[in-house]
Amino acid sequence: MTGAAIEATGLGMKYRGRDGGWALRDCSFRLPAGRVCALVGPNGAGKSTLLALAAGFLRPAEGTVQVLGGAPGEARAKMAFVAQDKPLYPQLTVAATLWAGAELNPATWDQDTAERIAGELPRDAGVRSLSGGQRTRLALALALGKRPELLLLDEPMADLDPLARHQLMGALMAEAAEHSTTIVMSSHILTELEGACDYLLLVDGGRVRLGGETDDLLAAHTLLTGPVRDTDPHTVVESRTAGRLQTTLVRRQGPVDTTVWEATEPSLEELLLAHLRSPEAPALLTPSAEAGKEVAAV
Ligand SMILES: Nc1ncnc2c1ncn2[C@@H]1O[C@H](COP(=O)(O)OP(=O)(O)OP(=O)(O)O)[C@@H](O)[C@H]1O
Repeated sequence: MTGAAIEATGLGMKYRGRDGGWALRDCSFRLPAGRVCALVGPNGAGKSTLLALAAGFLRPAEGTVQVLGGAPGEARAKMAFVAQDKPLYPQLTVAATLWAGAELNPATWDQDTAERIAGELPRDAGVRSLSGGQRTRLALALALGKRPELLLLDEPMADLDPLARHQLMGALMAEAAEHSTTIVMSSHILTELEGACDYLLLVDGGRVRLGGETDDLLAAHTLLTGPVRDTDPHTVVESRTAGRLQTTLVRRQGPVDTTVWEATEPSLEELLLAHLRSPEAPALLTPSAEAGKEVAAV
């Protein structure tokens, strides 16, 4: 059996002074350990809020979140969080920042990994003099040098050039493969996530809309193309009509009548866009993503 890296039950968060609106509401899901999870959703969906709750930087207004089997505060030594604004000490140099990482994490610190990720950053440069992308590199060096069991990354690649992005994604994936690190990575760049992430959480309007193994979520959906016609008994996520042709993304309920429909599996982008355009489509969590369930290891 595999344990949960994150398990949220009825998780809700309201910010003070936000007209009583919920940033996150009634959020229940389970992320099995060892997965590389893409956290996606539109601007303001609640992704950063969810990551900050899991990191223990925010306290939920309702519900609970468990991280590596305990409260987020208890798991701090075993996780690393790279927030969207990449907080670092501006008065330190690169070398002093890495030294601080080693001092603060004596039991787990991996200097070689930290040095490799820091790459060509001048070690005597002050953090305040670094560019956005260089700060990201240093923040990732700190996070990976800590050799965490759980790595929470909030839009980590947003300000990196394509080469650095490619290199650092490779380093992240190697880390995950070698040490079974659980990674949760929010991003708006689907191409960055496709192929790298084996698990998906789609958050929209403060709720989890899709959760589970990316392959299973894709396989549960079918794009039906054919005449303008009822697609019963399948559950419709989104239907679009162009002239006499109808394209409908459905969750299959039984076999598809291929004498009527051309049936294809959607791409990740098609799956996500259809759900974002159809907020009324019911949520779907695969069994491994349902809170309160233990599932067999894969
Ligand atoms: N410190 C704050 N004070 C008040 N409201 C906040 C605060 N931080 C976030 N919010 C609100 O909470 C909601 C969720 O925001 P959050 O930053 O979690 O979304 P997000 O999915 O990470 O968005 P993005 O993709 O734009 O980074 C938004 O409506 C946002 O305006």
